[in-house]
Amino acid sequence: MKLGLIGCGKMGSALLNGVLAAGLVKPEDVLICDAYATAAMQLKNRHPSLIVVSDAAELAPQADVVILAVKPKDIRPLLENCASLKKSPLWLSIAAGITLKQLQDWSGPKARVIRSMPNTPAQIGKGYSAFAKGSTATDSDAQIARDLLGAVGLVDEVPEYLLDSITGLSGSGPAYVFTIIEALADGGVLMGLPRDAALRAAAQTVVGAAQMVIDTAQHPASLRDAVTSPGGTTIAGLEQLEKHGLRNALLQAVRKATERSRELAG
Ligand SMILES: NC(=O)C1=CN([C@@H]2O[C@H](COP(=O)(O)OP(=O)(O)OC[C@H]3O[C@@H](n4cnc5c(N)ncnc54)[C@H](O)[C@@H]3O)[C@@H](O)[C@H]2O)C=CC1
Ligand SMILES: O=C(O)[C@@H]1CCC=N1
Repeated sequence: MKLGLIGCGKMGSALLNGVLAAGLVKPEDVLICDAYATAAMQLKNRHPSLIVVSDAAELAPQADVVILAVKPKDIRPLLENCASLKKSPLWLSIAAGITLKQLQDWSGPKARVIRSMPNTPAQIGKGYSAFAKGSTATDSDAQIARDLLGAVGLVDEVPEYLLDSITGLSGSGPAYVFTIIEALADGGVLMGLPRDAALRAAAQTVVGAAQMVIDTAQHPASLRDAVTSPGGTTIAGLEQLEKHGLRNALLQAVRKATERSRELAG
């Protein structure tokens, strides 16, 4: 399979690094391009066998599958510019908010399109992605999306209407969790811990707690109860989280980000 990547920014690079690290495709079978030449060269420096081409119109006819990793506003001109090419690849968009109908309208009625939402932990093989396929895409196209996104983490096929909520939760979610880790570490520093130790403790606590939710399949509230001794330290801390609205802050963050994803469709 010849893979193409259009847009070698934060997310395109994260995905491609993850896919290459998983060994799903060889770098010599991957074509990349970016409007900003330095971005493509940074990826090329890391994986010298990657093939750098000048633009999407040159890349698309040479690839079987193309990951579209440009900003939502750049998707329409790019696809419309490629719509008349003789050979069309399977388009795998990761753009927030851009709908299957828009992808289909802009790339032409025969084009096969998939809309997905991965997240940056894909870079280290710990991503979460969801995707939905367009009406002309086949089951084997869906399998390709599952393989590519699955090479960099967990993946689910979902009905398209869920993808904005997925964007608000797991697409944007790493940023929420990084903020939580930073704030936990600040708390440790406030209470006298050296910065390095505080960050290490905070990050590993988040990893460990998340892994317990996945491995035990217990409800988070039940796992939390097991940490919380009567009259102990944890309940004193939890009281402050409730008082300062952490739970509601996260809920509203997912709500606003979901609404923003819906707005991005224009
Ligand atoms: N950053 C994140 O955590 C996530 C982002 N996304 C989606 O991924 C997409 C890319 O986001 P980022 O990587 O954060 O943005 P970015 O700005 O880091 O990368 C976008 C790249 O596309 C390039 N570009 C723009 N127009 C182009 C064109 N016509 N041809 C070739 N390259 C072009 C830009 O020069 C830039 O390097 C967006 O649509 C975003 O909604 C999806 C999931 C997570
Ligand atoms: O902030 C954004 O719009 C992108 C989409 C999901 C994560 N980052």
